[in-house]
Amino acid sequence: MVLCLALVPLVSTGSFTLGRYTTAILLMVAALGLNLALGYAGQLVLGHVVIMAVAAYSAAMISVFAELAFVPSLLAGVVIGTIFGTLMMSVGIRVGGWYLALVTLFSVLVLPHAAQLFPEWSGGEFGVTGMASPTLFGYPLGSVGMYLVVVAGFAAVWFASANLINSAWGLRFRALRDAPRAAESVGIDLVSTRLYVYIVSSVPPALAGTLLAFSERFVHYDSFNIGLTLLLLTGVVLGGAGTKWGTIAGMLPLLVLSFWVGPFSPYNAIGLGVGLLVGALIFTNGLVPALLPLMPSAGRKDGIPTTDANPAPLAASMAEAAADPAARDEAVVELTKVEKRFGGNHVLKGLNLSVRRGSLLGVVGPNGSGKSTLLNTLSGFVKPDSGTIKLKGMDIAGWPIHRRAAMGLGRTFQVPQLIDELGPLENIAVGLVARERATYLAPFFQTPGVRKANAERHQASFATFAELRLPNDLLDLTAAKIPLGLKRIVEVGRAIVSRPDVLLLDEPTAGLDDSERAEFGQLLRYLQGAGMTVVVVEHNVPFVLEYCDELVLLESGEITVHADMSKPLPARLRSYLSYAPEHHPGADQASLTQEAQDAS
Ligand SMILES: Nc1ncnc2c1ncn2[C@@H]1O[C@H](COP(=O)(O)OP(=O)(O)OP(=O)(O)O)[C@@H](O)[C@H]1O
Repeated sequence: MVLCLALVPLVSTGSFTLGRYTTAILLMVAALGLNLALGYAGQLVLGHVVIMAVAAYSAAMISVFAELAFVPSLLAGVVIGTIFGTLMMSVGIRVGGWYLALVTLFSVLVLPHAAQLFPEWSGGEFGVTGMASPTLFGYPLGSVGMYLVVVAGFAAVWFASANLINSAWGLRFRALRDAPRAAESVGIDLVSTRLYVYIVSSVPPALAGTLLAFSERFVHYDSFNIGLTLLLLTGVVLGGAGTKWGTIAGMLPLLVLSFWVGPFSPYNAIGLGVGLLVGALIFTNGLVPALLPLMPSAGRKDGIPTTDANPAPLAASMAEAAADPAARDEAVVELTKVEKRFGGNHVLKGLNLSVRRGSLLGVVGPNGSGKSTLLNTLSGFVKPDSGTIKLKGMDIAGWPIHRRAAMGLGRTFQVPQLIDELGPLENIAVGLVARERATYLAPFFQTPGVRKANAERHQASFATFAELRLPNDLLDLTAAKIPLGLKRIVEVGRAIVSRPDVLLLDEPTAGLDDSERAEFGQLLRYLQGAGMTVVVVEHNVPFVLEYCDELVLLESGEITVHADMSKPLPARLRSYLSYAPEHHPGADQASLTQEAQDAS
């Protein structure tokens, strides 16, 4: 593609036509930046044209007033545009969704007024003119040279963003978009991830704006209006947001239309409307996701190892802990006088709980008794009002979620949170990226270090996949198509691939049939056998009776029973288990019921 673009001047030498090609390619560059933020990272930002404008104005003013040459003005424009874009979008660290969209859209509306505030610099309604002719190594570029520089810029952005998405950042971005809670629960710091998204997605529009300024030798706010915002947005969405080729596929018809009818024709707006309608009604996920399955090469990716690759490392890495009986008796988690109120609802009432290393602890209790709140308090999604929470002896009560995860706390969710468009291996790999040292520039170039990290991550994910006895057929599926029971196991894979000390599971067997539930129970035994401490909130009584070795009964925010399952169960627990509405008829039901009656 890049080669074809570079050869265009051989067939079309007119400076007017080349100028239009130049503009079209630069709009693609800006759209690639938008695709990074909106498509891959799910950040609803609409201010990319303002980044173009700020970069264009900065480069033009630096060229005119500081009389700097093309290259330093260009670099200054890109840096200023990137800083501006990062600051503008950083509101997304505090607010997301429509608020972020509105704030960034607001900047598009404000731009003309802002430009007119300083007419002596911005040229007011006349724009900036008089920039130096672009030169490179002392040679004037001319329209062909400028076109080739723009193609080189496009190639750089295209390859750098594709490389970035193929690195650990691609997993972080998509996790931020599709499963932010899960991302935090495996240790991904969402604030720094967002910040990085804002920086890297600002560079392409800043570069596009700066090159546009030099290609047209004129900068005016009218060029960066709401129409251009809609063009970029429609192009990204129509082609398939968050796909490699989507931006090209979506922008191309819109740009061709603009060439055909002319950039100022009202038919452009009609084209945008039709494009959005076609996208919404026919290609809901975009052109590329709709057409990709029709390609002959679609299917299993090359290089995925088969089941005989890599034996179980989980057991290996945890065997030491499992073999040390002294370590098994220590408290790995300790809650002391933990209180939590939601308004007037006193949910956790001075909770004290000690969880032995290597135990498989079940938490049961009526609906609304505070079980999920207990797990959320442990993993950091809920802040306790008071009390201490210790993990491996460290008080973590004030720690953010991702830091707790890094300390060895893993979890799954009642409703599995996976990245739907990725396969099970990539979803499991999300559990590893937070443990890797983040690199910020190397991913653009796919350095040997980045490739090695990718390969190691892939191998570790596959090892966990095989260890969990997940069927190989799953490798061909995206998470969206995986059945619920297996989704839960993939989620467990993501939680355990980084070898946490403690695994928290919230109603993991909800929606599973009996055989899936039995398999899940075996999996928990296996994890426990490998030295992991498992805390499972569960309603299914036969399940907890069969698999847990300790049971906690939580009633109205208080632990009323903490039982060792190898000893006779306290009457109160027996009574609860017998009459728990979720109790499925089982072999032990009769005796449980009898004993509960005896006890009462
Ligand atoms: N974020 C929240 N804001 C306000 N109230 C909340 C919040 N989370 C939980 N609660 C309330 O706290 C109480 C305990 O909820 P929790 O989900 O912990 O119970 P549970 O024992 O897990 O229930 P279930 O078995 O139905 O999942 C409920 O009354 C619930 O409405």
